[in-house]
Amino acid sequence: MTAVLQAERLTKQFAKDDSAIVALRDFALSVEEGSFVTVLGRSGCGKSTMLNLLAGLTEPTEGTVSHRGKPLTGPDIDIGYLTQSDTLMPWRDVQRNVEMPLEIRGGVRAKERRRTAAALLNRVGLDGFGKHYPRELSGGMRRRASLARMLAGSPSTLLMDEPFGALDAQLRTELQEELLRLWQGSGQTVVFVTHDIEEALLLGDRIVVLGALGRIVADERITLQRPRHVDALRVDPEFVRLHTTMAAALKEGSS
Ligand SMILES: Nc1ncnc2c1ncn2[C@@H]1O[C@H](COP(=O)(O)OP(=O)(O)OP(=O)(O)O)[C@@H](O)[C@H]1O
Repeated sequence: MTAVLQAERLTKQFAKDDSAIVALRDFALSVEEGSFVTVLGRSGCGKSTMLNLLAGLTEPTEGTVSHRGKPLTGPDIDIGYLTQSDTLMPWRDVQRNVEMPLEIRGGVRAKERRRTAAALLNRVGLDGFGKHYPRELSGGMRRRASLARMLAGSPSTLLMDEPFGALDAQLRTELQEELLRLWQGSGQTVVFVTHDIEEALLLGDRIVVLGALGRIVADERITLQRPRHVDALRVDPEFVRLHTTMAAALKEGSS
């Protein structure tokens, strides 16, 4: 399998007043094409810092990130990033927010942009909401719109930072299922950050657990059969084994 995303010896240090804060130290990760990798870690262990580096949004203090064999030197239209917080533009309606990656990519006619955005809004269950502004949508609908916007540019790699963390349990399950439907068969590579073990095991085919400063304390394949349903999973011995192992790794990583 080919590695799509490769991080080597990544260290990120922030300057704060007169001292330096190390958020990530000597981090290495290789992500295979078409895989769904979930990254699990306690708050503050460097997950967002890692994703920002993988997205090319921030520069590492040391080390390198390569995407499709080329060093990443800044944001790349082929890498979609769904952050924890809403980044929809409040002055654009939903349709025009979703069209944005196509405008950035260029060379796509307005009619085609509208058609693509409308099809994506339909896929994420937002039919008829294209003319609404972000403030007129619920939190869950804004997440769906953000998901559609990320997909509009047809990125081959998707980075997601606790995208459903703030939603109620029911909506979260719906969006997890929707994401899997969109991903399966797409060939896209996903790196999905969460602090929820169940979510990580439900979605991924590989789970990476980070401890303090992004130290990798566990890295395992998830061979649970798809489609996966939470209720059935909870009584699956392999799920129970993985859950126990990952909980122990999380605990070890924070000590
Ligand atoms: N811009 C910044 N300036 C200074 N320190 C920062 C900055 N960004 C992150 N940090 C620090 O780096 C560490 C890792 O932060 P990061 O946001 O990557 O963690 P996280 O695992 O994503 O946390 P959470 O799950 O709470 O989002 C923290 O100690 C944080 O305070």
